[in-house]
Amino acid sequence: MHTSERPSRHSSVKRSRSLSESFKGLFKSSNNSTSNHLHSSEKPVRPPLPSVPSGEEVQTRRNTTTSMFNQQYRDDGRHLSNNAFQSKNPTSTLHVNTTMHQNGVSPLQSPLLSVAKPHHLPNIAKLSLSPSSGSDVISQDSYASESNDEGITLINKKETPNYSPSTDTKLVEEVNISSIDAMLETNGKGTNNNNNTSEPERTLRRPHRNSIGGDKIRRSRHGSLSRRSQSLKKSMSSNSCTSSLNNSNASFASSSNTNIKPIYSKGRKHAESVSASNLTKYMEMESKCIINVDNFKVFSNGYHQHNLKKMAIISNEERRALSPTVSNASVTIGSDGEIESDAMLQKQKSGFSLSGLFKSSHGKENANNSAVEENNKLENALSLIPTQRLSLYKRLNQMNEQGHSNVDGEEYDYQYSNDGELNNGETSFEESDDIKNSIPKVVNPNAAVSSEELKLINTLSEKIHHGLRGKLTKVNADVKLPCFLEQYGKSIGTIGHGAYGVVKVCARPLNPNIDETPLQTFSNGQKLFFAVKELKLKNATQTEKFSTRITSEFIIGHSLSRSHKKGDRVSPNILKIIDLLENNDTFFEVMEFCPSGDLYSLLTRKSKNGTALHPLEADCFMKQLLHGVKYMHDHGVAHCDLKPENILFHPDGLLKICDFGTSCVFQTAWEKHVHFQSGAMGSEPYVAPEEFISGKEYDPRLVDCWSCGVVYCTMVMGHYLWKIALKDKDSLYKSFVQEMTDEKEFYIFEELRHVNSDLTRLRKIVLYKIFQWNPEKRITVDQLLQSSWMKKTRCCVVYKK
Ligand SMILES: Nc1ncnc2c1ncn2[C@@H]1O[C@H](COP(=O)(O)OP(=O)(O)OP(=O)(O)O)[C@@H](O)[C@H]1O
Repeated sequence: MHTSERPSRHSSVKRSRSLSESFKGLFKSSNNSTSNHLHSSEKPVRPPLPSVPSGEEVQTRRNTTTSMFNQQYRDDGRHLSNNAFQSKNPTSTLHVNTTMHQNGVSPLQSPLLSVAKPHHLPNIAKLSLSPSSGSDVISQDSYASESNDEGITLINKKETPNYSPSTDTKLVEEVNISSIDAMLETNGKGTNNNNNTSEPERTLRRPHRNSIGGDKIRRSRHGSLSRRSQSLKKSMSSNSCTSSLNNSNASFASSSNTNIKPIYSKGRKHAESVSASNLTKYMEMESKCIINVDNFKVFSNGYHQHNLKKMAIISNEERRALSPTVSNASVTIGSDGEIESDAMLQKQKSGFSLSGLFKSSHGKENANNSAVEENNKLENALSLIPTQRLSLYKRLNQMNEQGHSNVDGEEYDYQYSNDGELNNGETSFEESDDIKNSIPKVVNPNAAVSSEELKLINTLSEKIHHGLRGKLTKVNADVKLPCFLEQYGKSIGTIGHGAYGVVKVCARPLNPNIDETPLQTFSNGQKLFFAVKELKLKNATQTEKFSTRITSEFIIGHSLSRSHKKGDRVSPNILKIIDLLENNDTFFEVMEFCPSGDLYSLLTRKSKNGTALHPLEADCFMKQLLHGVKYMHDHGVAHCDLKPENILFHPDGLLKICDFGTSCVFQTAWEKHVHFQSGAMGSEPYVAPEEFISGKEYDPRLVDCWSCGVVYCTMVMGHYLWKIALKDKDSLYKSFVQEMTDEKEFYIFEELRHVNSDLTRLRKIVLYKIFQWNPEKRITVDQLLQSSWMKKTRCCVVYKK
């Protein structure tokens, strides 16, 4: 009785604690009447959660930013009260349960559930990575130096010219790793990827939006190999291959052309021109590939290699690079999935055509013109983040010692004030006395939200409101700020559609003079790629909601992407949020680009082997996911919407958690206590059961842990565990609770097979600890990482302690 539902994209529910407006209200007087403070006696009562329609895919509305309430703090950082934020727009008002938790933990907000919009499916495929050693630092091109700065080592091979020459060489990890041969049980019970041949093949199809598909589910306790599992078994026994020692595409010497740090940064220092294959430690034996399924390979020495395909847009870009005639073309994925390029558009425009006489062609021309306008808007956008401009300016200055930088013939004239702030006539991050006096003492220096974010929130809110009112950021007319085009390049196409606009990919040539390593985003050795989310206000009545949404999403993501104090390591598993730019009423969030798309696309790819991942691949992803989530928790932020759609990949399998729009700040720098939440957040299949209990406060960290468990099961099963963790709404979940109560086991977990009995057992133990509907009994993310299962999990990223 599995759910045969193919995962469908879910947009999230709402938001927890709104950051921007709550801080704005707290520390800065707002012009906006929406920032009224309420005393606790005036706290509004949280409305009951709407009931979840049976059999319907209900999503939490992505109005996370609408749950705005102001908070007051005492000097000791203790949370005193949550004051409901009252928006001018009644539809954007969220009420907050403001009862103080007995032990000093106070709830923060209550979300609403609403039906989500369907998500666009990006065209995503899979690509390649490689295994290697433990402490030896090997990382992919863009991350070559992350191993130093972020405390990680990406075990990797092939891919770009920046990779190791001996890309297929398996390096010996420092941790005890037994041969994978020994791990595998080939007697027919070893690698069952948990599916059950006694069941009809569960072809994963995108379910009807509101169907649960439970009627097609049959239950069996006698697992046997699914088609994919059979394939895995076959591949283990016969489809072995040999990893080659030398990959001609990955010459070490070639990396010297790109000013990227050498791949191997530990051990002997060597000139960039020296081939690493000359080094003794990399003169490794050939390693036999014993599993090769869906571009995921496992080698006899225990290492594995992810081989995730890059999005077509990148492959296309690489092809265009070889063809100079269309090298500057930009592409767009049309409604039919076809990629349209700017070159094609221009050709249409320049050529004479009879069709131009007809209305339809006018329409097309208008569309082309508006696309050009859109691109102009993007390319001329200016950063709202002074430090971002400052950093580019500094780098440009290094190139031009006169203090005037010149890119594409344009001059910049910045001045620094004594404190190093950029002085160009704009509002700076100077704190007002009001703010200085109202900031309480920092008691939690690790928190992602601290005074820096507070200042940014205030500045951004102000600028966003200005922009939305049509007022351009005031700058000295003589000053030419570095614009989008110079920093992030041109749009080469569109990869997705979000609630407020499209997500584009932009690319510009890699410039060794100004691009510091570690690179913040993906590079193919010649170009740097950025993902740019356009945020455009669609409804003038929702200005406040829009502003808060941008601010919260950006602030949390940006804060998690940078180190807060010396020695602080940024997690490699958090998507880097780089910049926020503005052009009139449109905002552009610049992110690290993940060329292999999201986990959802990976799980719904077309594969003859089915949709589930190999357990060793899933384990690696799970470990990375947990490390990313732990990092967030360590910094006072819970994600609250973990799901395959919010997990992105680089070709080598490096996982990135993204979309902090529903994240909740459970602890700021000024707070000693963890704030609990109330109300469901996230997407139903991944939401923990306690979130549905009306009026109950829950620890947002533990719901993240539950979601990780569901994500893991989705990876190894290829379909949902259940549709919703509500007994009354979901028969699968009901049977889970029933079985656990009666028999202390759940047949799905009992049937899941790993590559050997040891891992099967260890993983099962952990799954039972995750899926505790009583959160007090649930394992924490920290403990999960310490479990024997995770300790035995071979991961592509080596995390330094
Ligand atoms: N940094 C990125 N790298 C690669 N792909 C991305 C990146 N960011 C988003 N995408 C892809 O773009 C699509 C849309 O992203 P977006 O974050 O807007 O989705 P969303 O969460 O549905 O939107 P919203 O946050 O507005 O609800 C997704 O399919 C996602 O896979």
